[in-house]
Amino acid sequence: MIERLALIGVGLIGGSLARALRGAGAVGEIIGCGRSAENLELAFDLGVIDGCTRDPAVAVEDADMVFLAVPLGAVRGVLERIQGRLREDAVITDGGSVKGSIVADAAAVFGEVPARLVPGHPIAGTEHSGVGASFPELYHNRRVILTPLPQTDVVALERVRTMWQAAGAVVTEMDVAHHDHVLAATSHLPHMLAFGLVDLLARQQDNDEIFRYAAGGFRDFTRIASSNPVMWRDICIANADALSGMLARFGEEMTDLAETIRRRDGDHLLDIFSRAKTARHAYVDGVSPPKPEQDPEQSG
Ligand SMILES: NC(=O)C1=CN([C@@H]2O[C@H](COP(=O)(O)OP(=O)(O)OC[C@H]3O[C@@H](n4cnc5c(N)ncnc54)[C@H](O)[C@@H]3O)[C@@H](O)[C@H]2O)C=CC1
Ligand SMILES: O=C(O)C(=O)Cc1ccc(O)cc1
Repeated sequence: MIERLALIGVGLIGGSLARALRGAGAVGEIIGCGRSAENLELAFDLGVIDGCTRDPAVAVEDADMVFLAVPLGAVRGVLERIQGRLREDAVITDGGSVKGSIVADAAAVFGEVPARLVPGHPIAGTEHSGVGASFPELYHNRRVILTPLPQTDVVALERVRTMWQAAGAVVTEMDVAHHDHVLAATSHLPHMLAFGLVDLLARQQDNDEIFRYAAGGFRDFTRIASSNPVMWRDICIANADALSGMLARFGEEMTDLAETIRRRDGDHLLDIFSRAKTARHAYVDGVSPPKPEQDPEQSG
């Protein structure tokens, strides 16, 4: 049971956690902190928070759990503000999409990553932002990845695990750098493709016609291009190395695909599309995709 939860950032991610914990009877009081009075008022009216402040230092007073749910670029400033203002036994955790940057921000602010800081990431969300878009079922049966460090306090880790389980999530653990590599491929890269495609088409002279005749596939593929630009700018900067590497590999894939099409190499196209279809079926069915054949150049 959390006595007092300080929610720094009362948007989709923070608001949904608050609603889920309240629904589960797993939290006493929830204090919301944000920059916009309008969003905080809405959070209060919706019953998501019990009180609010615009100052993170005030929000964390007497809180036994602090959840950071702000864009990644705002994390360091929040940590600077709450430093020295936390209850001695307070656990700090977050929902940021990149974990290396949180660890680096905490080390820069506190001198070392505090033992009671447990970095986390719910693999659940939508393209919508703000507390109005939050809902209590967001984390039901969805994965939350915690990335504890060697110095992480085991009691703090268990408290964060229990909190997410109360919200309905399935909690797993991963190493920080591994998390950022995996998420660069599965989440950050697809968002870049959607943003890049829609921007490319929007910059065409005949863009009204392009969008008018787009079919369902375009809508499915580009839903995530409606996501919050500030949040995604911050994710890109926070995971710049892993994400730029994935984008370069994807660029090579597209160059190869263009060359294959130019050659009218139908057999190679069938190979690519059949492999992709099999892998996606496996993903949708929740089983591992077939392992790729060993590349003789890489196997030496
Ligand atoms: N949107 C999504 O689908 C997912 C987002 N995340 C991560 O969760 C975090 C929050 O994202 P969302 O809830 O979607 O964003 P959001 O835009 O819905 O909410 C963020 C809230 O933080 C507030 N805020 C911004 N700067 C602040 C500051 N300096 N001090 C206090 N409050 C501040 C904003 O006013 C806003 O209310 C991000 O770090 C994001 O990477 C993680 C998983 C999924
Ligand atoms: O809207 C979607 O499908 C998403 O993929 C949402 C999302 C955005 C960022 C994350 O770190 C995790 C999930």
